[in-house]
Amino acid sequence: MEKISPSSSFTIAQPMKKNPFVPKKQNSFWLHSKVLIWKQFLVFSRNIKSTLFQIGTPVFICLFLLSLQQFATYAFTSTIDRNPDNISVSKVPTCYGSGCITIGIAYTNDKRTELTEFVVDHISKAQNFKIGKDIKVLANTYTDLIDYLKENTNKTQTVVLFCTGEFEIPESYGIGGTFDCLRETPGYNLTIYSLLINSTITGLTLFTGFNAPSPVDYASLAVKAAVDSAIYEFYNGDEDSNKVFGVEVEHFPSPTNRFLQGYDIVTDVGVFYFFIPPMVTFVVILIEIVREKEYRLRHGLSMMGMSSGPYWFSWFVTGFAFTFIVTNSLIIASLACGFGFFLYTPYPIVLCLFTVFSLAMINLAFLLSTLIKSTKSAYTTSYAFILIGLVLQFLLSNVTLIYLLYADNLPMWAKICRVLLSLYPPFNFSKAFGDISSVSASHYDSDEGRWVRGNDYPWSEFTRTISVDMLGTQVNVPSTADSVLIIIGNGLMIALIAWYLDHVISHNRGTPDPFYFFLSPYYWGLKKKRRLQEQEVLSDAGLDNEKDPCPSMMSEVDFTEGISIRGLGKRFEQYKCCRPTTEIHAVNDLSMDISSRELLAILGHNGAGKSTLINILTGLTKASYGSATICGYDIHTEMDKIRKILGVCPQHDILWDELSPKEHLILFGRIKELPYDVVIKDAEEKLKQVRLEHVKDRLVGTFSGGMKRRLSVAISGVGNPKIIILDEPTTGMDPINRRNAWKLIQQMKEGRVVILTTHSMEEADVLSDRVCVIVDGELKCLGTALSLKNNYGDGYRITIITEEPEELTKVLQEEFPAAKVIDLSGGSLVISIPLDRVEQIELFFRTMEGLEEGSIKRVKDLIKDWGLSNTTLEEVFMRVTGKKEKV
Ligand SMILES: Nc1ncnc2c1ncn2[C@@H]1O[C@H](COP(=O)(O)OP(=O)(O)OP(=O)(O)O)[C@@H](O)[C@H]1O
Repeated sequence: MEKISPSSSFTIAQPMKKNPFVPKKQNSFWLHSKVLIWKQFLVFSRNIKSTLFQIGTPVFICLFLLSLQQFATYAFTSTIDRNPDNISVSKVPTCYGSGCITIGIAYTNDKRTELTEFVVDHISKAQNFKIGKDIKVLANTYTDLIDYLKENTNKTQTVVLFCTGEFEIPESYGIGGTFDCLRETPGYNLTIYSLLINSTITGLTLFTGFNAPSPVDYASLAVKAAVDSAIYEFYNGDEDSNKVFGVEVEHFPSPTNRFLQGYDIVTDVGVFYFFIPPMVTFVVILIEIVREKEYRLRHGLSMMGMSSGPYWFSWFVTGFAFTFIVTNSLIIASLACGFGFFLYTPYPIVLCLFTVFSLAMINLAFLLSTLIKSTKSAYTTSYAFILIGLVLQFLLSNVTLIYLLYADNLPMWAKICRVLLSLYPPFNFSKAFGDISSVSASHYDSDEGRWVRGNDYPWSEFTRTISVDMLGTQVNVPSTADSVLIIIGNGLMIALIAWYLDHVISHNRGTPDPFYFFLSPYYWGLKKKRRLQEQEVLSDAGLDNEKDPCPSMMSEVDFTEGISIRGLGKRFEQYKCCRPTTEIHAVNDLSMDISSRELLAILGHNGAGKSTLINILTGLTKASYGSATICGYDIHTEMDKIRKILGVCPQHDILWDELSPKEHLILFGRIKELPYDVVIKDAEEKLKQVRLEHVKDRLVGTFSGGMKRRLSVAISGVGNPKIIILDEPTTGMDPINRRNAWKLIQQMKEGRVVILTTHSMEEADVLSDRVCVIVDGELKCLGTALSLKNNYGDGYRITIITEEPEELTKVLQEEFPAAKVIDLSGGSLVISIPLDRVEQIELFFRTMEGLEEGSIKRVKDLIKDWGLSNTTLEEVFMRVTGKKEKV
């Protein structure tokens, strides 16, 4: 196979050392942060619906609250009720239950006998009650009355007790003590009686309106009116006059809805609704970070040299920007709606409260994103979080309930609850919101029993310890400023946990740190790691050159320029019910060297372990054992340095649908710390090389698979990395674009180490300096394509068309003893001639040209047509991978 020579129209910058565009020393943290913020700005500005939804949420909420407020104001508008309903209380309601007595009469003084008889008679006539059934004399002593009531429980609705003087009730009656009904005032001829009301069987009346007295009051009034009428007649009137006193009940003329007048929706439920805008930002940030993780976009950035610090910082800045916009949108909309909370509270205090709370929630989003792997789980988690958050928020809307938690005399469990709740930012937010709204917004004043207008919120109030009277006890509550500080503390604590989890959970950064990483002085840069020497790498892996079981796999490489792999392995454990069941040995004790200026093609069947090897070398997967160095840097400890000199085209495209190819190249170029003008020039050039210059400003989301692949190949060369790793770079490309990609790869390999995995034997043949074949994670062979063909191939092969294949086979075996029959089917015969017997090829040529005499001439007579070819790499591959028996 003829190798494609680099075309003069393609230019590529030299590797880092000789690169004229070597970046000036810059602060990578700020540079990376800036470019990531720029990237996030582009992504969000192109996800316009989601961004507008985020910014518009506060406006919707304010409009919703305003309509609720309008409705409440309309419903609770106060009017003076000048003519309240009056209820006539003349008819004594009859009691419930069979055999019950509506009015029972008792007296404790014989002098009263005459009066009581008159009363019974009068009421029975006036109320149309049957004597002995509805009205009855029950007793003439108090003790008899109690005996009667004890024996006839719930049988009498009202007892009218006429009595004079004071008398003892014996202890045996259970109630004991002195009963006094002597209240005759000297000078007045008063008749005193007591009404004993049994509310259990009191007959209910369907009263009209809210102004009606309670049924018990109603019954008392009616009985009193009836008894008084009778007494009046007894003393003054005529027994048969049937005159009665009528009673009517009526409220004072007063404002209606007095308790709801001045109601403020923001004070009442504001904390519930204003919780939503920061939560929308929380959800958007959480989902976007998890999406970058799931689609390996973060890994892509890391592989190209971005560290975690700028990554999180850029997200924090993005979150801050959203918070600022969303909070101001909320404030402006609330001011426009005339909500007292916002009108009378200084702007910096409102801004500070909402910003601090929103940032704490963004940190919570960071924390959750370190635990969640997929966007689907991120959606589920965030919805669950919002739902639970809203329920809690509903409970926390009542600031009095929060204040109650600060009382001194609470049981221990309640104090623990308060401490736990104060770790939850929305709790502190609700408290601070309640503190402010109970001053600046209209609020319910329990002393006055009505809603009072809010006042300007003074700055001094912000730092003042709040003291409230709760059921007669003074409760001291932390100041609003303290609550804001606690929210800041919550945010910092959450960020710290997120930072820790990000380091120790493997799916976050590829290679996880040990759980004690923060104790290492190397982590903080207090100690510098010593560069490994070659011999150390070898002995780390339990190998050295003398003991090397497969010396051909390790060539003489410059340790600081190429790649050395020693005894590298990766085992994956598969879990079922949290227990490891099977173990996959994806890479098995692999050792080899790749020198600089060499392109190594790695061949292997599906699942052979090629991608795993590449993932280990790029730091996405941690090796289970063994070691490797890239340009002298240890993959276990110096991945940060390796990534600065690494360009990767991963197996799955790591691209943002919302960015254009040009923006991708600028993004990665800036991550490689190239100056902006160089990045722009390089981007244009690379887009030409992969034939994407005509779509350089189109969004990648609209690209075909092959176009994305070409862009990925172009990205791998950004920043002139010393090492380029290409994992199946031409998959999905059409033949023309594949050849263009090959040209690009050939130029890339000038002066660098390139590792390429592929399933295309032609690609390996065309591009590689050396080829290695991996089978089930083990390195089976390594060498130039030609040497592998020589070692593993069948030599030259001759394909012959004949009409007498059996006869020809016999003759060939006699005349060419080195030839081996590979295939005999139909009229075609394929024989191979080993490389060490190449003189037999010459003999075959001469025979076919008629230059040989003797019995050998029979060969020419039996052959109709023939052709000669070399062993292909595919055959080598089939043989090495065990798919084809050696002939
Ligand atoms: N995260 C993982 N967990 C469990 N097993 C894995 C994991 N990643 C890879 N493997 C297993 O390791 C083996 C090697 O996989 P790898 O992706 O490296 O193969 P490959 O040679 O790249 O295959 P292909 O050519 O199909 O891409 C496979 O059996 C695969 O199932």
